[in-house]
Amino acid sequence: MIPLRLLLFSKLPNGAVRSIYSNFGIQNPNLTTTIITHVPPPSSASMGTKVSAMVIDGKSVAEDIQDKLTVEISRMKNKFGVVPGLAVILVGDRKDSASYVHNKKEACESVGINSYEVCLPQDCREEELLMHISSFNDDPSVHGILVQLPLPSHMNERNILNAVCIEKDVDGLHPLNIGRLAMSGREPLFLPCTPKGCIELLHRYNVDIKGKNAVVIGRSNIVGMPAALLLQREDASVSVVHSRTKNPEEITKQADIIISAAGKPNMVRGSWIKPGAVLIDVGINPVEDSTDPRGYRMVGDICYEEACKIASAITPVPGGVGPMTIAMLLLNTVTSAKRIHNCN
Ligand SMILES: Nc1nc(=O)c2c([nH]1)NC[C@@H]1CN(c3ccc(C(=O)N[C@@H](CCC(=O)O)C(=O)O)cc3)C=[N+]21
Ligand SMILES: [Mg+2]
Repeated sequence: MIPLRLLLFSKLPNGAVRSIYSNFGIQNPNLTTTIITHVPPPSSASMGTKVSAMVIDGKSVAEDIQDKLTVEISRMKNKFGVVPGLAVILVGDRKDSASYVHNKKEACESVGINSYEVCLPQDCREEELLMHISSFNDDPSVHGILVQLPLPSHMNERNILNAVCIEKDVDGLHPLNIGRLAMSGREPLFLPCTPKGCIELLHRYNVDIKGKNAVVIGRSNIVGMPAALLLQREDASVSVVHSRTKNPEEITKQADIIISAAGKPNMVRGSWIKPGAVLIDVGINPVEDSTDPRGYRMVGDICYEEACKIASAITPVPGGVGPMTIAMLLLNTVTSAKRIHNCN
């Protein structure tokens, strides 16, 4: 039995909303059941000024998931002698990629997943990368393989993603897994981490998806396209807008739910948003900031200051979808290890 846990979010970052959030733990790794009760905001917050959107706290949801994974992993180790392993391959020296890979490695350590990291030079040959993938495919201590994207332009992304065996495709980006995601009645072995994290946030915050108008901004293989497929599986009516869409704001203005993965800082303005909409911002765009020790800070695709006055709920950047992507990667790795070793 997993103990019932209560988390009290007495003061959210915007200070306006209190929510009591009771979690019944992970029963099925693909489906977590959560009940959230929204307590009305204190009256002072609603006097005169507009009440701002609830902040969807991806960071604390991710921490909650990772806490449960830590317990589960130690159980697997004690009962079956199985320790989940994740291999991460990084090609080239993009600073953002190196930083995400670092975050993934730290997260593995914190929950007890063994992580194996391979860093290859920017000018590495495709054959060499394929060789590493192939040896991880054959390595029984590895249950998940992630090739950090984007790859250098001389490499063929399709070839590379194809080479990961589908049983270890914890990124959910192998064409067979994506193909299954697109077909009703077929189940992928893994769901892509970022879209899965977005849907998980909607579930955790009790957002109805069925029958709602959902708009996905962006059509990338890694986020936009699988997010649109997942939303359809949740019975949303889905529109996809992208760089060639004429007047995207006319479409987003109809949306009950927006998942934005455009990669353009502050692109979604207040005027694009229907009052009461739920906003999931996948964008992590670096903008120069001399007051930050790194010299830059991350902003989303959605203009937060405008949007939080109109939406009913919104994910912050950072602290929203990013940490959930990592939590879903860890969850997929644990699911994979259980499936491979038949431990339950
Ligand atoms: N094969 C592959 N799988 C991926 O899942 C994948 C990828 N390639 N390429 C790049 C994107 C991006 N991505 C992120 C992971 C963690 C944060 C993250 O930790 N974000 C934190 C910190 C952000 C910061 O300030 O640096 C936050 O949003 O709070 C963000 C983004 C995974 N991706
Ligand atoms: Mg696009």
